[in-house]
Amino acid sequence: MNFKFTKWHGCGNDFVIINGLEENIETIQPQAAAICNRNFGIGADGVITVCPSENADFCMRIFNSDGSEAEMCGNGIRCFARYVYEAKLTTKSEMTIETKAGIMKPKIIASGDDVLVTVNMGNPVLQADKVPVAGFADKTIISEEIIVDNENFHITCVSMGNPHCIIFVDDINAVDINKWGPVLEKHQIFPNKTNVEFVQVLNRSKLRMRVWERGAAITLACGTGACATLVAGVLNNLCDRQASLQLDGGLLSIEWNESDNNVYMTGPATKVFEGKYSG
Ligand SMILES: N[C@@H](CCC[C@H](N)C(=O)O)C(=O)O
Repeated sequence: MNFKFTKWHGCGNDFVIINGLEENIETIQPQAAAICNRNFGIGADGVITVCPSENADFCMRIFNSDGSEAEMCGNGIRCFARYVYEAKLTTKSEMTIETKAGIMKPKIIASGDDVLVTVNMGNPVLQADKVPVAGFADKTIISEEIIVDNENFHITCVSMGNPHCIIFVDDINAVDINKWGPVLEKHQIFPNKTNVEFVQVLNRSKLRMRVWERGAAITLACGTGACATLVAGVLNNLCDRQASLQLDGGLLSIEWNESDNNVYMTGPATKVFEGKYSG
């Protein structure tokens, strides 16, 4: 398989972006794991394709590094927006992008010398059966206790189009994410598996978050995870509706707007290099 690609990252969460308007990407999904492999491929947390859309300016597909397809990707969509704008696939700095989680609206903004992207990520989904979490019907899961391998966790579950399980902890550095991440990701109460965020509240407007991503293991950042975490923090009365999320790879600013119920994410999107893949 041969294609031209561009490599991007958002807070260290990195992606291979392929322009499906020019490249043949019909068989990309079976190749995604090989492309993302950090020793034998390009190396990335995910592969993103730019596709045409009948309902929006573009359609984005995102494949995790294990080859599974996700509904949405927060860091990825900021990179996508900046990519299509800088590659001159559009002249709009504010655009609509269709995803499997609905239509998202990124806006490219200048901030001093930096370029940031703000995305209207839509409404968070809180009903258990829609996140989905099994066994709780349409209840909202806020600090629900579950016991896994004799360890107690208080989970709050939020979908931002993709599922998230948020756990507030006293000391983020004391959490063995490699141990608990995969166990919780594949726990039987999550029929579609889940992303898992461990969060330490630094103050009401600053949270420290680390993530185990469904289909990608530990990554340096997760945009949908940061949005879900802010929502979970508000539901648990641990933070304000606007806060900074300190991730391993950078900072995201998240707001859950009270009047329209939408979550807004602002953060960087950085191009790293371009290349040609033959594999
Ligand atoms: N890193 C992404 C999320 C990518 C998809 C996720 N692993 C899933 O399977 O839901 C983000 O920035 O949101």
